[in-house]
Amino acid sequence: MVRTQPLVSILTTGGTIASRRFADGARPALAAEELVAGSAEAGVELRTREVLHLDSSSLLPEDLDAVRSAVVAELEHPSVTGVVLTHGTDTMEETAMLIDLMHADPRPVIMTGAQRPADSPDADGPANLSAAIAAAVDPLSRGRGVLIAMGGTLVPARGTAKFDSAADAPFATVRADLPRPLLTPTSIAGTRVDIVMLYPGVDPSIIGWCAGAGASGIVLVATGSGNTHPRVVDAVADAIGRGVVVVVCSRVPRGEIVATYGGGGGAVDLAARGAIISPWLRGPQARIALQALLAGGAGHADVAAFFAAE
Ligand SMILES: NC(=O)C[C@H](N)C(=O)O
Repeated sequence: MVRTQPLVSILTTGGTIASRRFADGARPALAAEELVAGSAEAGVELRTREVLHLDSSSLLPEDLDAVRSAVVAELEHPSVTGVVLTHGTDTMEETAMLIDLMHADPRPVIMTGAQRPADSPDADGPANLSAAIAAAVDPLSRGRGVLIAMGGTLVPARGTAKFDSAADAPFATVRADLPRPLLTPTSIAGTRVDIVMLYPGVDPSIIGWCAGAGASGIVLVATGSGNTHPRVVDAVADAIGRGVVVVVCSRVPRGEIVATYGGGGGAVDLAARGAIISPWLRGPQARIALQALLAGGAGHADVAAFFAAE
């Protein structure tokens, strides 16, 4: 049979878009069919599958692998025009990054969610889902990797973070035209990468503790343009000496990170000890990239080349 309508696969994972409010708090409660009911776009055929039924703040690395595998499985069908992935917004930037890192197919993957539960009088999920379906069949979405459709905006996955805890359009991108270096598909579960936030008075032994607990990578969320206290630099040098790959990004939400400061605790000092500067990606997405790189067998030079290309 010759297909005349575009076909969109909708994969659901939970999140607020699938949630109802209960006396003990909101939680995912809508079955995939209920979530999608009423969102049928004229002239678009939909097929729906529930992958997970979780708040995105409770996802584990194996869940992210499962979601990415489900997207890959849908795209194995040549008749699929694009994939829509409904997901909680809390960690959407991480799942979006993981899929985008390994998504060489030109067909779009559009992620969407909601800020208000499905039983709210002003639920935003249905409009977001409709926008995501429309984006999935739009030829202009092709070749752009993973996109996030929320509150009337459509932003690329790479470089994006949840910038607003309440706005209808919570996601913003640190730089809209970031390049998309791709990685060989791999699972990330089993590869530990920690994030350490740096602040005045931070105990440098946290770095050694992460290494001792089995981290093969650490992402430092440093102050300003990648700076910290000289004692933290010493602890980072120790961890690098133990084979840990360390990436430095910034607590500041916007702007390029360029190693500028020395004095023992600056990004110049961190880089001199072997830490890798992430010029654009912030903590959560830099962490996913490092986890995927290390899980795929990358060494220090590969990680440095990846972040230099971002
Ligand atoms: N707006 C949301 O979806 C938040 C929810 N806690 C989640 O990430 O699953």
